[in-house]
Amino acid sequence: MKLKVGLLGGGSWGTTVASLTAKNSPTIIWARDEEIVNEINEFHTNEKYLPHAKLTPSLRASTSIKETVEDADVIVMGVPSQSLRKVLEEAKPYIRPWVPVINLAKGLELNTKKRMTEIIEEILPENPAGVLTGPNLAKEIHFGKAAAAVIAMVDHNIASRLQTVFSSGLFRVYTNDDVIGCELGGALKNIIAIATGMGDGANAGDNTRAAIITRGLSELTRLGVAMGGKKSTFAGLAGMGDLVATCSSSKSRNHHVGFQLGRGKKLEEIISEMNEVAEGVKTAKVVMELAKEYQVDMPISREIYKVLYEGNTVNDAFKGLIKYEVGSEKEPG
Ligand SMILES: NC(=O)C1=CN([C@@H]2O[C@H](COP(=O)(O)OP(=O)(O)OC[C@H]3O[C@@H](n4cnc5c(N)ncnc54)[C@H](OP(=O)(O)O)[C@@H]3O)[C@@H](O)[C@H]2O)C=CC1
Ligand SMILES: O=C(CO)COP(=O)(O)O
Repeated sequence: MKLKVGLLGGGSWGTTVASLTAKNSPTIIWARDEEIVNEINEFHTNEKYLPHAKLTPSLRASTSIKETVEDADVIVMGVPSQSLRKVLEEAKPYIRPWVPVINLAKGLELNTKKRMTEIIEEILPENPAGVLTGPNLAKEIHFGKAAAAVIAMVDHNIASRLQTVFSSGLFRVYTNDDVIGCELGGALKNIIAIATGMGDGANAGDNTRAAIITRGLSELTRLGVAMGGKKSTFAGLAGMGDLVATCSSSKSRNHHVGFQLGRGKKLEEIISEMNEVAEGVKTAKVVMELAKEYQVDMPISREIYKVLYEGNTVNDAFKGLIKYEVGSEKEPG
């Protein structure tokens, strides 16, 4: 039997994933913008978020959350982190109790500091929650380039069943039972991508980028393990894999934000010129609070936070990191 998919969120990644699942399963995508919904239904395109991409013709779009989720056997959350709670609350009355809810967003909720699957479990305690994550730049996947992802769920049987819904051609989906580690890997790497982007924008060089990626992996692993993730997860697709892709790609929105900061642009100006989300900007705030709570040292994330929110310059961030005492590679810092 083919599982029916209801995906909430019509941006670049939501549309890409819906177009992939539509190859395997009947899929409806919800977007709040009627023009986008009509364009997907009539022309099988979403030019605002995926220019020049042809979507799977069987993909249907709707402006009705009810229509999208009421018959779905799998719900996929494709809206940015700060909107997930509101959209899921709206969908809640129509979602059947046993239906798995899979998060695509890579961020943490401001104020509550919660991961997205924690919010799903809070709103829908009876529904199994999971995350699809990994090195998955939408702008490559929608053109059919090979990529690997991870579906993380506590229940391996459900994850295996969903593997077949999301896997498609060159999009290879592995399973993992470490939901905390996979979800944190995706959220925390965005801050490090802002850091490498900043270095690239300021012409810091390839060695600097490699150092930031490697030491960045070390600090996000420290926090991730303190919060309950498995160390091995951060060496996998959801950790190192996503970190490398995002930190070294001009297609990444987080890298773009950093790059423009490195070129001397102001954050407000950069954000106002983008029509897509860069989750790392808000996640940096949450991560500073978590680092304090779990007493974990995160020097790169801290320097990025100071540039984003305390008026520090890119040069200040560079000096801050250089001043940091060098210890053993196995120790924090
Ligand atoms: N793009 C990528 O390569 C990848 C992205 N992700 C993650 O997926 C998540 C979504 O990203 P992505 O699709 O790229 O984001 P985009 O910025 O491309 O699109 C955001 C989408 O969410 C909608 N949206 C925003 N706020 C609300 C709201 N309050 N209520 C309803 N809809 C809302 C937007 O609608 P509208 O057009 O009406 O504003 C738009 O459809 C992010 O957390 C991102 O980190 C994960 C892997 C890859
Ligand atoms: O998470 C992503 C790739 O895996 C997308 O990164 P950006 O949000 O920085 O574009």
